[in-house]
Amino acid sequence: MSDPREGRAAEVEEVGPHIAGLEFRRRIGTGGYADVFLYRETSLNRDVAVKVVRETGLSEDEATGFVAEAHAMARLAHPHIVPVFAVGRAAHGRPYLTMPFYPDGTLFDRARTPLGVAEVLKTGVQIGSAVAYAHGAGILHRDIKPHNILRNPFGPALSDFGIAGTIADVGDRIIGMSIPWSPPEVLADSAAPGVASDVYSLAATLWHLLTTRSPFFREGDSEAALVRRIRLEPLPALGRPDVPATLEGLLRQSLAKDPGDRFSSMTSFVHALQDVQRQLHLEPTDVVLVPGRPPEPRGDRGDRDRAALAGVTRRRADREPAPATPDDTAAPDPEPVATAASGTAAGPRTPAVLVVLVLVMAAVLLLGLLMLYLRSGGAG
Ligand SMILES: Nc1ncnc2c1ncn2[C@@H]1O[C@H](COP(=O)(O)OP(=O)(O)OP(=O)(O)O)[C@@H](O)[C@H]1O
Repeated sequence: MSDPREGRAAEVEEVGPHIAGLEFRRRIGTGGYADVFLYRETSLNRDVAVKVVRETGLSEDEATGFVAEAHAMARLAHPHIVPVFAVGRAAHGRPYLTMPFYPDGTLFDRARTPLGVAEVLKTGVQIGSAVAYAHGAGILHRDIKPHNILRNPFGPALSDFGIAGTIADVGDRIIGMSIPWSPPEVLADSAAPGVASDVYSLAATLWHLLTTRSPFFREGDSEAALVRRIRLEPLPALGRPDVPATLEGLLRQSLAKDPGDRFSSMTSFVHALQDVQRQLHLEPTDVVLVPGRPPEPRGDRGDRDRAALAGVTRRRADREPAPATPDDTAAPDPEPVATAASGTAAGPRTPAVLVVLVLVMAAVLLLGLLMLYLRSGGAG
């Protein structure tokens, strides 16, 4: 099995649907339930990539989840997360989202030959910091893999944020989950996906970049055999003598079968990668600090987003008991987005604080005026 998407060619759509304001150019790629097309955005005269769910791709509930999660993803502003420009529905209610077009392709394309240790460490810190930031916002990725990391001159950018998390099994096809980089607990459905599942998938991705294949890949394997090995067999040797033992060791720890044996947060995984950089006398890659927090959605639309996201969370609650909570703060923890569990509402306190502030200032001003008046009265 060289690529999990083999055999889906028959489903692929070659021509994108009509979307107002966009001119179809060509198909760029294909995923489990959607195709990605290049369009020209006529008003701004720029290329955009548009991911369109296939007509047979998702149920109406899942399509609503796709849109809700795209709204959540649009609130994540990070230099290593692909931004969302717009989300909408094409003909027949097919959801789509538009994003920047990355002409250099993905890290899956890049990893046809092994990447150097320094580049892998840098990529790990950059993508890890993006995931840590999202964890702080209460969003798990759930589908980190080389195909979902797009390349641009400013560094790698992670796409499909959270969208995979809304998508459950469709009939007997498992979608929104990419077996070669998926953790054993998710494949066995024995534990809810959590922070440790994202740690596993990022480690499997870095392993892939070092070796050109996912950790348990074997040529000609069936999906079932691959799943069995990921779940039950010990990790093979990395087989790269130039990779320091510390790096192989921390990848092995992150690829532990038991989620409890992995790094407990994405931030601690990122710090461990930086330690290897220091050990190799490489400049540690900055953990990107994002000032502020993802903006809360406003008005009716925001309420609908929150409700939809809460619905999605509820739907998956049996598999996802705890929201993501990194245990330290190299990437700042933005205000969590509202979920069924948290029901976060940051806004209502702000006006009350303002009123108190204004009242205190007015009282101080009045007191000052009174003292001036009394003083001038005494002098006179
Ligand atoms: N913004 C983009 N710019 C350029 N190419 C892209 C962009 N987004 C996706 N692609 C290409 O389209 C392919 C399919 O992307 P898509 O997100 O649909 O699938 P996937 O992530 O591989 O699978 P799945 O979404 O089912 O997990 C990617 O592998 C990539 O080659």
